[in-house]
Amino acid sequence: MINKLVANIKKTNAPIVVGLDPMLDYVPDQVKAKAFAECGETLEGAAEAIWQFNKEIVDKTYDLIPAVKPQIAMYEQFGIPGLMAFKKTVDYCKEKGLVVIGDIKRGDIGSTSVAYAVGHIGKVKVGEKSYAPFDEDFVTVNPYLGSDGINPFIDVCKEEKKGLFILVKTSNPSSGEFQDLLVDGRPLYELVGEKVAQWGEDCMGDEYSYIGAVVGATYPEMGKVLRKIMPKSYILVPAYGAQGGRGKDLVHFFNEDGLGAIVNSSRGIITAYKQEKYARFGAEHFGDASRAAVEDMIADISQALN
Ligand SMILES: O=c1ccn([C@@H]2O[C@H](COP(=O)(O)O)[C@@H](O)[C@H]2O)c(=O)[nH]1
Repeated sequence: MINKLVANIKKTNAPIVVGLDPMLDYVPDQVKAKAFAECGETLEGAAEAIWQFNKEIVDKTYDLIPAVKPQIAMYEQFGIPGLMAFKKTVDYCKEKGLVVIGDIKRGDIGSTSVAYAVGHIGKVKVGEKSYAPFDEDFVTVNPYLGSDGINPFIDVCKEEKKGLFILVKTSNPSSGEFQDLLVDGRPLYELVGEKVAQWGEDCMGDEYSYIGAVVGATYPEMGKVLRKIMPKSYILVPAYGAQGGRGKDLVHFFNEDGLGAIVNSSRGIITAYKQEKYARFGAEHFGDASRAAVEDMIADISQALN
């Protein structure tokens, strides 16, 4: 799957990910009204509304982008109907040729990680048959439990040709509370980065490893160091846009070949129609507003890289 991600990035010339993180408040009234009329003002109605919202954004942007990143929390808040909307979103994006990164941030003791890995990127056996329950292409994983929490995900990746993005330095303000602590004089995130590089060594695609890392756009200096520590790992860079990341902060997350990083924006794209800059589109044309925001993001990053 890393080869498909790299191929999609080269084809679109856009190292970006659209984050499909639908809160109900982001969904325009006309979409909600239709969904509630069909399914009731219920969890089912909310799930239908977020699915229709996602579909319009995907329809309006899929030709410009290589990948999407649905954040599972936004779907889980609507219970089982929400998870069904998550699955529909994953399947639809794959039909459109997009690589799907499930932002699930899982990781547990080994036996439990096996179940997470099988459920999200692998296959589960039921009687004589095997099923791929969620079937994302990549998932995000939390390394706090160490190798035995990560190895089951790596094993499934090897079998299924899928991939991981392991949290190394997260974008949030308090990420340093633990991640920056010095261990033998070195920040913990660097040691985790070294481990990601090591895990990735025998998981190579054609050019890059399918074991990647998450490093927030809000920490460009750390991104620069981590880029060197993990030369063959793709870096998923969240926090562009709504959290303050800009193209000019991102240059050092990339390798000399212009590859190696993929930048996510969620609210910046999916709520574009609410932003002054794109207000001309109005709520009726929210998909077109998202498309304009994607075009601007691509231009901003290209300008910074060239
Ligand atoms: O360090 C991290 C890891 C993950 N995220 C996730 O990315 C998106 C960011 O959303 P925006 O609306 O573009 O701020 C969201 O799903 C987070 O859970 C992150 O922000 N930082």
